[in-house]
Order: sequence, then C-alpha cells, then structure tokens
Amino acid sequence: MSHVELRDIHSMLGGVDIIKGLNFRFPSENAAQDSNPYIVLLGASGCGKSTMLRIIAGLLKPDSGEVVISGKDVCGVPSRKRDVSMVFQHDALYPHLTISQSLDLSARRIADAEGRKAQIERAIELTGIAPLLQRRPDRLSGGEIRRASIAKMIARKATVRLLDEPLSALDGPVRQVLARDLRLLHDDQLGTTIHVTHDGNEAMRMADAIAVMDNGVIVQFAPPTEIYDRPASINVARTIGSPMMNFFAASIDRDRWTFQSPAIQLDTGFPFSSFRTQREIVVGVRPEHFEMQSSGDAALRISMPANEVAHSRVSESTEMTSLLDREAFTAVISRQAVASSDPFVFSASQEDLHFFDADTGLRIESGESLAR
Ligand SMILES: Nc1ncnc2c1ncn2[C@@H]1O[C@H](COP(=O)(O)OP(=O)(O)OP(=O)(O)O)[C@@H](O)[C@H]1O
Repeated sequence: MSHVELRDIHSMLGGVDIIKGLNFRFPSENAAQDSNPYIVLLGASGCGKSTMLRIIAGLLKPDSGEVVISGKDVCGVPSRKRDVSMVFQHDALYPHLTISQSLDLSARRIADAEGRKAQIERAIELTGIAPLLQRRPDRLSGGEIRRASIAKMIARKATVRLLDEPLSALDGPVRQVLARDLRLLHDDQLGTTIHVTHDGNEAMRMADAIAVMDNGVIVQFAPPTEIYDRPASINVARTIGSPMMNFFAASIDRDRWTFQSPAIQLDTGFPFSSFRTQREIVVGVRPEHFEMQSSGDAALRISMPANEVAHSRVSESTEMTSLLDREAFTAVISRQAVASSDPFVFSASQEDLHFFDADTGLRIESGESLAR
C-alpha cells in the first residue's frame, strides 16, 4: 500500500508562511481497514492546498520537513523520479504535442515496451479519449482537456495520484460524469488518490476521507459524515454543507444564555453543567436541521415576522432567508412543512446544535466543562 507522509513541513512563499508545520499521513493509521481510500483535501481558497500537492509531487522544495512516500524519504528525489503523477488546476498538457504524443511521454518511465503500450491503451479506454488522440490541446474543449490530462496521469502509472481541482470550471453534466469516472478509476487501481477542492459538496460526494486544511495545516481528517456531524471548528463547519451552517453569537453566564439577537431562545440547563465565569460561545445550526412545526422537544427557537423572510424554491424544499441581527439566516424547510403562521417560528433539536468557543473557533463537546 502507498502512504504519503508529511513530517513538520514548513514553506514560505513570497515572504509569507504558507505551510506552517504540517504533519500528516495519508491514509491515516486508523484507516487501516480501508487500505485504498479516496482522499479529498478540502479548504478555502488560498489556504495552501495546491502548495501541499506541489510539495508532495516534488515541484516545490519545502523550507524544512520531510516528505515520505511508501516509506522512503523523497526530499532529494526530483519530481520526475517520484512515484507520483499530478493533474494540475491549470492544465499542463504540452501545447506543441498531440494528446497521443503526450501520453507516450508520460508513460516513458514504464521500462518494458509491452507494459507501456498496455498502460497507454488502458488510459485511453478509461477516459474515452480515443477520438482526440491526434489533436493538440488548443483544439480541445475544457472538459476534453481535463480528460486528456487524466489520461496522461493514468499513463504514468504512479501509485500516488494528485488531482488539483480536477472538476473546476466544468459544466454540470460533464462534471458529474468525470466525478464518477475519477472514482471508478481510483477503485480500479492500487494506490492513493488525493483530490483537492474547495467545494464541500464535491468532497462529500467523492471522498472516503476528507482532510480539511485551514491556514496551512490539516485541522480534521475523518470520513465525510463525521466532518458533517461533528466539525472540529467553525472554519471546518463552513467548508461542508450548502447553504452554509448558521452561526449565532451568545454569552453564557452561570445558567443564563444571552444571544446577540433577541429573536433566539435556547432552553437552559444543557448541555454543559459546569462553568464559573461568563464565556462567549457560537451556536451553529445547519439550515436543513430547522423545522417550522415544532415537535415540542425543540432546544433552540427563532421567531421572526413572516414579512421579513424571503422564500425561494429549491427542488422539493424551500430555502427561507432573512437577516438576524445583521447576519444572514437560512433555513431549508421541506415544501409541505412550510407553515403559514406569523411570526414564523423555526426550531432545532438539541442533537442538531453545534457549540464552538467564540475566541478559538474550536468545537466544544456536549458534556464538556465550560469552566475556564
Ligand atoms: N509562488 C508564489 N509566490 C508567492 N505566493 C504564493 C506563490 N504560490 C502561492 N502563493 C500564495 O500562497 C497561498 C496558498 O496558495 P495555494 O495555491 O496553495 O492555495 P490553495 O488553497 O490551493 O488555493 P485555491 O483553492 O485558490 O487554488 C496563497 O495566498 C497564494 O497567493
């Protein structure tokens, strides 16, 4: 099995610390039962995702730290000799070569001629690019260029495959087909795939495990459902879910919760029992976890005049948006459950509330002491 391990990587670009002591192992040790996971590296624009891929590929030398691939320290090994292939965000097909010539060039590291030919045929078949082989990149559409780049990656037959935003700038249907093909391709081959995106939906759909990057470090590495259910911080919570999680600022003082917006009410007495001084908290609720017809055991309620709430239909749901204390508020309610009352009352149950420390942004587990 191929592992990629990054040990205390630091990288400064243009005088700014971009990667700040990154320690990571793909797949993680506790992923041993799934030896071939499809990993998605997710994070906001500019957080250092492409920089990290370039360091793994050997295209950028870190200022310090070690890169270990399949147990070998590859820091002194040039890119072309690493067992790694990469699909770039801005494509790197050779402009003066036909796609067929590009594939030949990529496969040249396969020593035996028969194996080389077989791998090229496999790349063509898996990506369906046979009709494009004699063309140069300037005569291809964006989607075709992406397929040709992926074919080039397969032709190289590396055990570590790095994909930098492979689906960006493609339209809906092409995107869906390519997403499915990338997964099939991975499932068909041995090795590790690391797919970079800033699209949380793409990560949820495609990944076996998501590594969330924030400000030059990995802040959570877990299966998609765990990242959705128990995000480790406000920033992680923002990366998954569309529309984004709502965040409400509150203070807790002994057993009294005070929200910045008086429209919000929270049942007191839970889920924290021990605290001494006032503490600033952020309460998070995903839009799809609000209900309009309260089931009675609601822990959080928001009431607002019906004429302040805008509705827009999204498939079988209605997205309801408003401003709460100058912050955007969104609830996604199934069409049949939209109430006609005034004021509207949105409610959420206790298991759907997330609590974060307002200063650090980190998740506070239910039952955890709030004492400082
Ligand atoms: N060669 C460079 N010189 C100076 N700064 C750079 C260089 N390359 C990248 N950066 C900066 O480093 C930061 C991280 O860039 P990187 O491309 O790794 O981000 P990213 O997470 O992949 O973003 P995106 O999702 O927008 O592609 C950005 O602020 C970028 O402007």
